[in-house]
Amino acid sequence: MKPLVQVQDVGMRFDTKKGSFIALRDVNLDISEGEVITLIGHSGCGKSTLLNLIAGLTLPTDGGLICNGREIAGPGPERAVVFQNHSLLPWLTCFDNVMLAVERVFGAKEGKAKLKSRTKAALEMVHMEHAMNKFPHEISGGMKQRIGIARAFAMEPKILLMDEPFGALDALTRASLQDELIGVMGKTGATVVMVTHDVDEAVLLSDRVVMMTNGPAATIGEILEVKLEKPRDRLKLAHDPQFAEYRAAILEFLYQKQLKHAA
Ligand SMILES: Nc1ncnc2c1ncn2[C@@H]1O[C@H](COP(=O)(O)OP(=O)(O)OP(=O)(O)O)[C@@H](O)[C@H]1O
Repeated sequence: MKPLVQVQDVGMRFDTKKGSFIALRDVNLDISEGEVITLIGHSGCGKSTLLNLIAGLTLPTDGGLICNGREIAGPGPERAVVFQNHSLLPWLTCFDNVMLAVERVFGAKEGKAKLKSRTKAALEMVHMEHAMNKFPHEISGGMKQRIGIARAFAMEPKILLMDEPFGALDALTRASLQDELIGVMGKTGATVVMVTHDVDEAVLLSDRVVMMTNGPAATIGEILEVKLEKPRDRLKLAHDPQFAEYRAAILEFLYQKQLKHAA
């Protein structure tokens, strides 16, 4: 089967005041339908740059990217993005924030009732139906991220792109959102690419962990295949020797092979 996303010999060069800066070079990655991939690497190595390229928010200066057989030439509804800071519109209720995205994707061919029921279903999936009439400033950071995830899933994208979606949350909220995401991914069979700094999160959620070398001119250093059974249970995995091995492999890559000296 053809991969859903193909990243082919991708390089990214930024023109800055100090001249040209090569952020990425020779990045090659195939992502299959239903696969969950995390991108991990030291700060500034180019994880967000790679995610933005898949999102079509920026275009590569070398190579090309393909999604569903077509070249990625800009953003599209088949690639939904969840950012670290939720990016909800403050003047709309939670329901209307999700509804807006649903209308944009399905509004041309579906009636209001169907659009509303899609919106409600997405909010129910992340257990947020109780807050649907609240405004973003009336709910917690974790709840805002849940709404952001609901909005992305409601668009029924081919692929969900997440840039450190839980990065701004405390450890307990983060764990509960990871569990929520495991549940939603299990139900929908979603294809996900997620940037993270958290080694445990990478092992817990991924089919493959893509480990990036340090920049400038960063590339993929190693790819770790995580063969733990799904759905995964964080409590059981806390005592699983295989989990510990995967974790150690990532730590070794980050802190031995790609040791970053403090500036
Ligand atoms: N628009 C831009 N113009 C110039 N340089 C950029 C631009 N965007 C990113 N860079 C540089 O490219 C490199 C990679 O940045 P990127 O944000 O992708 O890293 P990252 O791995 O996501 O970092 P972090 O983990 O800290 O979020 C960095 O050195 C950054 O300064």
